[in-house]
Amino acid sequence: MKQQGVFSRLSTYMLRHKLLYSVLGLTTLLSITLDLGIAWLLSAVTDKAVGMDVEGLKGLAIFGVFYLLVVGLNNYTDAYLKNKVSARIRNELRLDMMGHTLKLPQSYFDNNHSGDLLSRFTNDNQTVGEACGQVLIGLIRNPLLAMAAFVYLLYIHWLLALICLAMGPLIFLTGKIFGKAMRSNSEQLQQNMGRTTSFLHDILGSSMVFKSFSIERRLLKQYQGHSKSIISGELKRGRIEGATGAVSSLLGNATFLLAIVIAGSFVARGSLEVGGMLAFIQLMNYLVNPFSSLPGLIAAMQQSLGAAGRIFEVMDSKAEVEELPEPVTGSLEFQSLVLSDLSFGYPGADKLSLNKISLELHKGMNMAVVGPSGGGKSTLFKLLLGFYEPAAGRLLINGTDFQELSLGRLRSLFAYVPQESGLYTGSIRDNLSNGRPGASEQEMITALRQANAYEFVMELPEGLDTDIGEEGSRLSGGQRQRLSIARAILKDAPVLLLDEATAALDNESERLVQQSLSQLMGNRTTLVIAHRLSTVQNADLILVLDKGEIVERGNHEQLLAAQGRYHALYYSQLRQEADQEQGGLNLGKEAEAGGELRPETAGV
Ligand SMILES: Nc1ncnc2c1ncn2[C@@H]1O[C@H](COP(=O)(O)OP(=O)(O)OP(=O)(O)O)[C@@H](O)[C@H]1O
Repeated sequence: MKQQGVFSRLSTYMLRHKLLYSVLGLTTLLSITLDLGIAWLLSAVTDKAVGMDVEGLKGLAIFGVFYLLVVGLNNYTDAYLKNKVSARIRNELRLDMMGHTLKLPQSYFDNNHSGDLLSRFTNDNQTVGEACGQVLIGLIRNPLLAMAAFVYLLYIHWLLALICLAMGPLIFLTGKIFGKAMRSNSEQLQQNMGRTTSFLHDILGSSMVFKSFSIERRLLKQYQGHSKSIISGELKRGRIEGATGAVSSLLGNATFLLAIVIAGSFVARGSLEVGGMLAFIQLMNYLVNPFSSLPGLIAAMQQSLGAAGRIFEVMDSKAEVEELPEPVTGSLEFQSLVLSDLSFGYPGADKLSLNKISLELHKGMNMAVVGPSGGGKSTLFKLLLGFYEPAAGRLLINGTDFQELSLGRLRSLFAYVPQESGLYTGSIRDNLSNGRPGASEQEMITALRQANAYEFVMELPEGLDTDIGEEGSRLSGGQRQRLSIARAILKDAPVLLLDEATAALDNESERLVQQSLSQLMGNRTTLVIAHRLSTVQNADLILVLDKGEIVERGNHEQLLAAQGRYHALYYSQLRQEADQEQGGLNLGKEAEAGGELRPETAGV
């Protein structure tokens, strides 16, 4: 997005705070007047002192006290209002960005790193906020101050004023050259910081993985690489800032010396008072300083516009819905789900992940999808939940094309139990409420009982109000899953979509999870992705999905009798389980002998 476009978009946020900006306009004008006032005071005091006017000095002293009070009050108001306007705009941008992010389709989250998104919510938001306060006002104040000082200087001694002004463009030009270098350096730095945030987000969110693989040293080395790119950018910034400071202070001081010498000669010739000379020196700072600070402010504004552009880029990404969906209550009476010749390929992928899938799921049916890894099982769920749109074929709910239903209505048909439990930081109560907002305590308890989770929840120190940590990290894998099942029970949707994840659990946890799943399935319509074929033997229909195609279908007995893919998968899993059990028994014996290994940990 062009910087002009970004600025005009950002101005719509600023215009919402017209009143604040108007008051800031007044404090800015007052602060310029007060700055000029100090030059006047300096000249007046000097002239009174030279004229030995003690009474006049007393009057000026009283005026000085009043002046200081006004300066203090104005500085406070000015700083407070700049912070206030910047905090408000940051808050509005944050909320608008979050509002839009929640409407983004799954493909956005699949294709963009959450760490990068996080950095737009935090770093970029901070930078834009500063631009709307401090930087913007600086950009207005500095030229105004320079102009006002110049007019005053003209009044004191026009020739001297013009000599000083001649130095201004030179200082400005130097600052602009360095500003350009500064800008490209901060863009680079911003990119490196974004990459580092993504890296940190990945590793800090999976501490168990780096510990179990003992890759701490490798990660530290990778982090050193990221950190090096940041520090070298920061050091470069230091060098640019140092050079900018040195050159602009050199030019500023040269102007200053030149002006003093010339002003001195005018005083010697009697064309300037001593007081006028002191006022002149003070005013000259107000004329020269804006020229040296403007390039830095312009660079900061451009950097902020870059950050605002990154924020608007998220807000401009195509959303899947226009409005955030209301939780849909009173779900459709479910009769059937029919897929006919449904095909789908991920954006940019050269092969289809689902190829001409046809199936019929009727009310009360219990259907299982099995097959090798990468066969397309999860993709099928993603299409049912409306995360992606099919490339070809039809998806009918109760005989109606799914696109005629709103996404909210479509998703209200399904209670989804993902493989990863997908719990959020917060209490058990908060997580259960996500299943049904406003659920009563009694409803939560009933759901927990059905999910075999009631006992462990009651044993936790604060029961339902126990904080379960990041993504439920303070619970065991089985406890997390049972909680996720309880959340699905609370949703009480007509079709249960279950991505079975029992493989990661020990025998006891698996038994408990299986029990709670049976409760959940009851006589509900169920579509389950089963990784363990032993759990699907009672399914009405089993689909074997391989390389995106349904290669076999039938019930357990029919598929075994067909002696095809299912048969091969089933017996290979049985063998694996028998081997593992054998391994478990052997380990059990070792444990008995050595007293260290526990047989149950060697389960499935
Ligand atoms: N976001 C994505 N972008 C591109 N390709 C993807 C994406 N997600 C999955 N795929 C590809 O789609 C195919 C089907 O993947 P899918 O996750 O549906 O398999 P699965 O049967 O659920 O596997 P598993 O049993 O291992 O979970 C695979 O080839 C996979 O690489």
